[in-house]
Amino acid sequence: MELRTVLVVGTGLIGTSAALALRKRGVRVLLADRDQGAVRLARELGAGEEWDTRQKADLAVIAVPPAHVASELLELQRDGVARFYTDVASVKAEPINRATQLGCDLATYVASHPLAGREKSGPGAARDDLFLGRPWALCPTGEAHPDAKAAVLRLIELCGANPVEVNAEEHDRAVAVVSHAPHVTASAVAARLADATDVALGLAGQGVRDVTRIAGSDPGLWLGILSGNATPVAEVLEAVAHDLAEAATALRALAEGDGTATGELTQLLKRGVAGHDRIPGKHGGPASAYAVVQVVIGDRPGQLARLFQVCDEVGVNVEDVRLEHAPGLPLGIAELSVQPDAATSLTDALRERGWQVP
Ligand SMILES: NC(=O)c1ccc[n+]([C@@H]2O[C@H](COP(=O)([O-])OP(=O)(O)OC[C@H]3O[C@@H](n4cnc5c(N)ncnc54)[C@H](O)[C@@H]3O)[C@@H](O)[C@H]2O)c1
Ligand SMILES: O=C(O)C(=O)C[C@]1(C(=O)O)C=C[C@@H](O)C=C1
Repeated sequence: MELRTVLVVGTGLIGTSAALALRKRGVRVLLADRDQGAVRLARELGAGEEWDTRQKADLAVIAVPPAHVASELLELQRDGVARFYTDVASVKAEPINRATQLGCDLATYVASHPLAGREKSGPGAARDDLFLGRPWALCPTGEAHPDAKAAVLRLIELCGANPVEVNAEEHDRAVAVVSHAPHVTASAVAARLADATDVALGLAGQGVRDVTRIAGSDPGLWLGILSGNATPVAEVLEAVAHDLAEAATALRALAEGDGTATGELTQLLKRGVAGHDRIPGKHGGPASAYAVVQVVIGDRPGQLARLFQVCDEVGVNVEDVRLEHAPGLPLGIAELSVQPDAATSLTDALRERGWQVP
């Protein structure tokens, strides 16, 4: 299925990211948003051209908040603007049910959801590589025409993502576990920081940043996502709350001298390790245990570029990189994740060139 022209409705983070990825692959992209400023910025970023409502597209990608998907779909289908339609909302059953109630044409519509995003909204946060190697769910109903599914599969391919076909209800239960409940949990942890002391915040390291990054997301968008998947998310949160309550009870018992309480705590920590180890690695493959090479870097321009140059010279692929800043010091630590068999040669090469590798 060739996609020559794609209409993106909703030029925020996800719509503009998809548009940028499509432009890179030579697809003509038409941009629409109820906020003209968002269309202008997306256009200036090279995501496509402003949609003239007389223009037709092969596929329309509806990238608006979940509650607006079905009404947008109805309007676009009424005007016959595209041959096929998809959306990218983070919940799937509710928009499909609403589209059915409104009498949308389900033959030309296949709902979808890229499992990639950021804690920032709007076209300014968009990235053309946002979806690379990420899962992208598609949920065709029994009424969907095979060509509609082929069009959405082509969109996913052009964005560099991996298609995962799943029915809408199963999708919603799954993302409650891997996305929506983790989000609320991150918010609850981050909420503790709102009135934490300056001393506590000054001691913040990478752990709290990892656990709370997504808590910085737009509350309005997330209210819509969570209320669109309320029951599955509530079920997961009840289980998390149960574990947390048991951990607190065990700690109270420990504080009062009951050493046997360590057993329950250890069990929870071990279950956490087991769950963490099941998360697939990059590009959807099995979880991969990279070796981490820590390098001390000065807070000066060009340091990272020099570091990567050494990696290049010795032919080591950097799978991931993370920067840890030392509070109040003009240096930090770069943590380079590499394949385990490359760690020693990289460490040696860095030391030979005068880098401090603790
Ligand atoms: N943020 C993420 O990490 C993420 C990841 C995957 C999927 N999604 C889903 O993608 C969709 C868009 O999220 P986002 O993060 O890009 O949000 P965003 O706030 O960055 O962009 C949404 C855009 O939709 C526009 N909009 C709202 N209602 C509209 C309407 N009726 N018609 C036309 N434009 C309208 C807004 O003006 C805004 O520009 C949501 O359904 C969300 O659930 C988000
Ligand atoms: O990484 C992020 O910042 C995200 O918001 C990503 C994330 C996720 O939970 O994985 C969040 C919601 C989307 O529906 C899809 C992806």
